[in-house]
This record gives sequence, structure tokens and C-alpha cells, in this order.
Amino acid sequence: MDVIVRPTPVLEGEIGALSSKNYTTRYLLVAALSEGTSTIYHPAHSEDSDAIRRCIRDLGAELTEDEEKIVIKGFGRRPKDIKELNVGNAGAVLRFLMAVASLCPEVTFVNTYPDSLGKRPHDDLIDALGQLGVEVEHNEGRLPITIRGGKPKGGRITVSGAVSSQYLSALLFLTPLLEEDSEIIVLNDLKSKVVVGQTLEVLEQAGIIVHAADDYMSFKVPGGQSYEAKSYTVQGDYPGSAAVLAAAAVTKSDVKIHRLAEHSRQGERAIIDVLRMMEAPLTHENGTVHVQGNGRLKAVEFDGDAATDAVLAMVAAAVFAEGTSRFYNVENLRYKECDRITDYLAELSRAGAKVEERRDEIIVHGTPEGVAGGVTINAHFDHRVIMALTVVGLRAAEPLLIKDAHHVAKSYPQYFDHLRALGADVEWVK
Ligand SMILES: O=C(O)C1=C[C@@H](OP(=O)(O)O)[C@@H](O)[C@H](O)C1
Ligand SMILES: C=C(OP(=O)(O)O)C(=O)O
Repeated sequence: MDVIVRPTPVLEGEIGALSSKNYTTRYLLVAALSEGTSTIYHPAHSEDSDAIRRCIRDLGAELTEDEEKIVIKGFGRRPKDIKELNVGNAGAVLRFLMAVASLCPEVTFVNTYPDSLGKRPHDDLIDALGQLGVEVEHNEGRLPITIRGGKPKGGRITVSGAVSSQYLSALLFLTPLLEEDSEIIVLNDLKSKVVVGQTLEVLEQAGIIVHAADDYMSFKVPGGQSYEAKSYTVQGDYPGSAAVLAAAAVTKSDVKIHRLAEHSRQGERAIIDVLRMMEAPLTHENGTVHVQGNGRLKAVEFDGDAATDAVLAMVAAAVFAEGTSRFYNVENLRYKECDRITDYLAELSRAGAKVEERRDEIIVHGTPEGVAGGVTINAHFDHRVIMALTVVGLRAAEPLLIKDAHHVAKSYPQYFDHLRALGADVEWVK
């Protein structure tokens, strides 16, 4: 399915934020790793959340769902002996479950998105699992991947954090269940460090003890722990909402998004600070962000690693700012659903934006007068590319046709409905 995005000068109205993708993944995982019955209120509904539901069910968890919650009876440290798992296109789900699968005799993760997740590297996690005594068969660090585990040992584990924080999070979820104590040492660098804070927060809520160094570069994890069964409530999602907020900032708008907690550990809440630095008129009170955009924005410089999943939306806003913006420390955007530097900038350029790439930076020469549009956009299987190009399309002179825009459902299936509710001229076409 494709989407046509037509120029839309004004956005008005109120929406409730979608539920957080990262917290939904984590709560479903810790509920599955507990032996009791947990309840998760307001889980996200998306392809990635379907993927983890499907996989934990395959691994032996029992799930009952209604409108507002999922009740989960977990499998604890004894997942079912299954042969195959399909995580769809969900990177975090794959990495976390690769660690969990090391409690099983033999599981193969299949490759259903060869042009997206199928291209992403997992070598650093494969290497760390090897140190636990787990045998991993793989296709040059990529899917399909077979994990032969059974009884992983703890001890001293090193893992590189230079490509993704998900490898470290995966080890943090697994090691409390091992018999031995573990010490995890992060090598090189740790990208998306803030997301590790979400992992630690959820582990603590699940009754797990982890001793983390302040810089998150080393961890002591006592073995022989059990996940407690709990009730969890999923907060609103900043990465997805960042795109709607960017849309409000580039138009004349009066838009409110509810359910965005001021004190969240989601790094992507930096969208609020970045839009403020760009001089977009907005307030954030009692969980509601209120943008009263006038379409006028100033350029910004920002360390994108602090808000990795909101950078594309920030860049889309910067396309219409006065001056040159720079988003630095973003090399790991290259290892996401597509190469979010080269591929994304190619589509922005096609739409008429003036952008430049460096190995680890995105430079945007703002064009407050707007961009030409009138072209077809390749979505590169990437929900965040789709959302960000939609923002650009709202202020293009001619409509954008976004091919295969249905991939937005990876994290935010209701994105176009939400935009339409705010008055955006967006339409699904076959
Ligand atoms: O741990 C997680 O749930 C995530 C970590 C981040 O990935 P990286 O650590 O690879 O940057 C983020 O981009 C992704 O959407 C979700
Ligand atoms: C990169 C993302 O997800 P994942 O790594 O979980 O596929 C994302 O949601 O933008």
C-alpha cells in the first residue's frame, strides 16, 4: 500500500500518544521470563509488538488479551523446546530473544525480511553468547541464525556497544537467570546508552538486581534470580510522537498530544527540547505537549545518539528551518531498518531538501520557502523514513507518493489516521 501526502498548511486537534514500543517489548519479555502471571496495561499494538507476542507464545507463555491489557503466564527459565522463531522485522525482539533462546536446545531465527532485518549485523551479540558457551550458527553475523544453548554459563562477558545497545540489553535480561554470577564489560563505546536505562528500569520493576556502573560500561549481575510476576502500565511513545510533533512544528498548527510523561526515561523526549531550541512555540504540562506552530523554525545542532529513534523526525523539521542544522554522533542510524543516513537522505534529496551526509552526521541546509516534492519516495522498509517523509510532504509544493507506506505498521499503524484526525491531507492508495 502506498500513501499520497498532499501539501497541508494547517494542523489542528488532539490525539493520545501511541503506547511505547520499547516498554511494550520489555514488559512482555520480563512477564514471559517470570513463572507467575503478569498483567500489562495499554501495550502497543503494532507489527513489532505482534512479533514478540507470537514468539513468547511459541516459547511457552500463555497470553490472554482484551482491549486494555494482556495477561501473561510466563515460562520462567524453562522456555519450550521449539525449533523456529519468526521475529518479523523487529530488531530489539530478535536480539533479546537470541539471548533467551540460549536456554533452549536449538532454535532457528528465520529471515523473513531479507532486505531490512536480514541485512542488520548481530556479530557482537553472537560473540558474547559464544562466551557463555552457546553455539551460534549464522550467515556472516546475519539471519538466519541458529542458537544451540541449553545451559549457558555466566562469568566474565565482554560485549561491544559500538553498533547497538540491544546486545547489552539482551545479556542483561538473560544473565539474572543463569546459575553463576555474571560480570558484563562493555567494550569500545556504548551507542543508544539511554535505552539501557529503560532496560534497567524494567529489570528493577521485575524484581531483578543488577549493579550498574554509572557510565553503564560494566555490570555485576547476581545469578540464580527469578523474575517476579507484576502489573505494568506502558507509557506513551516518544519516537512515534516525535514525527507528529515535527509535523505540527512545520505547519501552522494547534495540536495537542496527550500521554507523554515529562519524566520519562525515553531519550526521544528530547524532541521537545530540540523543537524548543528551533523556537517552535510549545508547552509540555501534565503529560500533554501543545504545539502552536507558525511554521517558522531556526536551525539546530544536536547529539542524535541521545534520541536515536527521533532523529529522522528532527531532521524533517530542520528541512524547513532557517540556517544549517547538524545532527552528529549518529553513525548507528546506518544499522537500522535501512541505512538511515544514506537511504534517508537520498529520499529527502529526491523530495527537494538540501542535505549532506558524513559517516556519522546529517547536515541539513534549511529551506524555509519549502521543497518541490512531486516525486515518488522509496520507504526502504523503514517506518521512521515513512513518518519523516510524510512530515516533509506536508510542506512540499507538490504531493509526495510514499511507496509501501504500510511498513509504518512496524511501530505506528495508526500514524496516518492520527495525522488525518489533525487535518493532514494523506490518503492510502493501492
Ligand atoms: O533496546 C531497544 O528496544 C531499542 C534500542 C535502540 O536500538 P540501538 O541500540 O540499536 O540504537 C532503538 O533504536 C530501537 O528502536 C529500540
Ligand atoms: C530501530 C528500530 O527498531 P528495532 O531496532 O527494534 O528494529 C526503531 O524502532 O526505529
